[in-house]
Amino acid sequence: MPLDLSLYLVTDSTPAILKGRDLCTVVEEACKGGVTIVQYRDKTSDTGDLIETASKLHQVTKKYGVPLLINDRVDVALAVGAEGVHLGQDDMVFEAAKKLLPKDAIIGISTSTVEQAKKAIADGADYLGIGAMFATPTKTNTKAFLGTAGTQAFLSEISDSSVGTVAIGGINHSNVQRVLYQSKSPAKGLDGVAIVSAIVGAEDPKASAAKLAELIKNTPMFALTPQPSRANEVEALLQDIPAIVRKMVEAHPLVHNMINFVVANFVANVALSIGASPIMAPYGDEAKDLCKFDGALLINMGTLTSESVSNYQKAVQAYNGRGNPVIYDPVGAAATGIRRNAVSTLMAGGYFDLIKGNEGEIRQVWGSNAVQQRGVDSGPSTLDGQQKAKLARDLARRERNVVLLTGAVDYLSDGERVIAVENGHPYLGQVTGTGCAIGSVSGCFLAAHRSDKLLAVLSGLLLFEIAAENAAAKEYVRGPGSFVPAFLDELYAIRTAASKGDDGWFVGRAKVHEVKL
Ligand SMILES: Nc1ncnc2c1ncn2[C@@H]1O[C@H](COP(=O)(O)OP(=O)(O)OP(=O)(O)O)[C@@H](O)[C@H]1O
Ligand SMILES: Cc1ncsc1CCO
Repeated sequence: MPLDLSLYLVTDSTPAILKGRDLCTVVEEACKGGVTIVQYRDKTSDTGDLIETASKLHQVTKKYGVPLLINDRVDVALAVGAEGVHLGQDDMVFEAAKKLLPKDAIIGISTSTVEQAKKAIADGADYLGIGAMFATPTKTNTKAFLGTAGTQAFLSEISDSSVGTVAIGGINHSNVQRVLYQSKSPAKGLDGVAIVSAIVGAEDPKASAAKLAELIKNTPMFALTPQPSRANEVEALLQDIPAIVRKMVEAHPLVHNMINFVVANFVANVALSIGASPIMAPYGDEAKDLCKFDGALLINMGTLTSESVSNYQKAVQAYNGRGNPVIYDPVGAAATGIRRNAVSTLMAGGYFDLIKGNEGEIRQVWGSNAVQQRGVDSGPSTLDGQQKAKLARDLARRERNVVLLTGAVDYLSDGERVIAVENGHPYLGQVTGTGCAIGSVSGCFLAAHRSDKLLAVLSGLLLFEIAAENAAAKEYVRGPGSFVPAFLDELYAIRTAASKGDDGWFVGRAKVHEVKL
């Protein structure tokens, strides 16, 4: 039988996690819930106790056809006839374990560097435990966290091997899907995730394991193999846009905005004008209720305070956990050290379906080659169109999401396709909050049209920018002040036309092309 590493349970007998319950009962519940492999890990018990518990555990796992591995102790594995062992870098060396164990025993190795991984592969390990992914209360001595970007780089270095791979460290319901799809390198992905507290420490280990198994099974994996570029690809995309706008208006999605106080009123009015239902809710604990409406969450860190990041994290966790779209607008990301730190913390702790920002902000999120922003403006642009398109494409590829880099020309990418949008009007750059409003509008479309995130965002962007063009063309609009009410009127006019099935607003208006990189 091929090794199924998808939901890999690592036990923990510490009282804070096990909470006085019997480990065998917890493991049995976890097996019922759908764990596919169990590692018995106990660093403190005496050999006699280890053998007694391992033997009981093996009775349980055998009942469910789940392999049992013993952490570190080859002797214990032999004593109870377990299916294999898991060895850390400081445990018995691979060759010695291989000699002692039966020929078909499973041997897994913990690795935190590519060098260790290559050695384990050369030795003949069945799978690698790769980590630590994130910080975790169960392992306090871990020095470095790979995160999903680090894991992706790690996997691409060993992509010529068929060795099994399991990520470990801080993985739970709220991040398991993004761990799986963000970590995937073009040629190799993770075969599973190792879970400790999210099952052993759960009130109901069976339900918790079942939920994790379901999330793993339903993880959308983006194909990263380059798609053959279809002729007229952009035309094909544009054809669907009026119908998607109509769908969004009919869905009347809730958009939960954690937004700066400068633009809150304008952004709420934009969302209302297009037919959505906005709520401005900066208190993170509210997200567990609000996410149940299956709308979208916008994190806009324009007026960051000392409490913002923890509020954002709670909300992102709630929306990620339910699989609802989250948009990140890292306003002023490169303006101060506090904001730069906030970017790192948020990017490490949650999944964003869309990251949108101006050039300075997107460069900061990308990491290298960042430039100092002066306030919330983009700062001096040093990138030409091709470079901006590449930045958007590379970030989307790294994060397995969609990136929108705004400016006089907007660049939108999902890591494969890159679309340049030339619609809009210079007045948009003269009114505060237009970029912020695009975050909210994108959320409405991502909530209503889930099968193609890039197309969802493109639909909202074109609605927004064509309305701006229509507003600026009114004879009574003389500048940014009179532009704003006219703009809201035009958003409303398009939404009204769209809901009646009138697509005239869109015919011949899109100034969009695909960027070839
Ligand atoms: N000169 C321009 N011509 C056409 N469209 C423009 C121009 N400047 C900005 N826009 C449009 O305005 C919108 C907002 O982009 P911008 O880059 O100004 O966002 P931002 O800096 O995040 O804004 P804010 O922080 O004020 O919300 C985008 O849709 C963009 O296409
Ligand atoms: C001007 C300004 N300052 C913080 S947020 C904001 C609105 C535009 O992003």
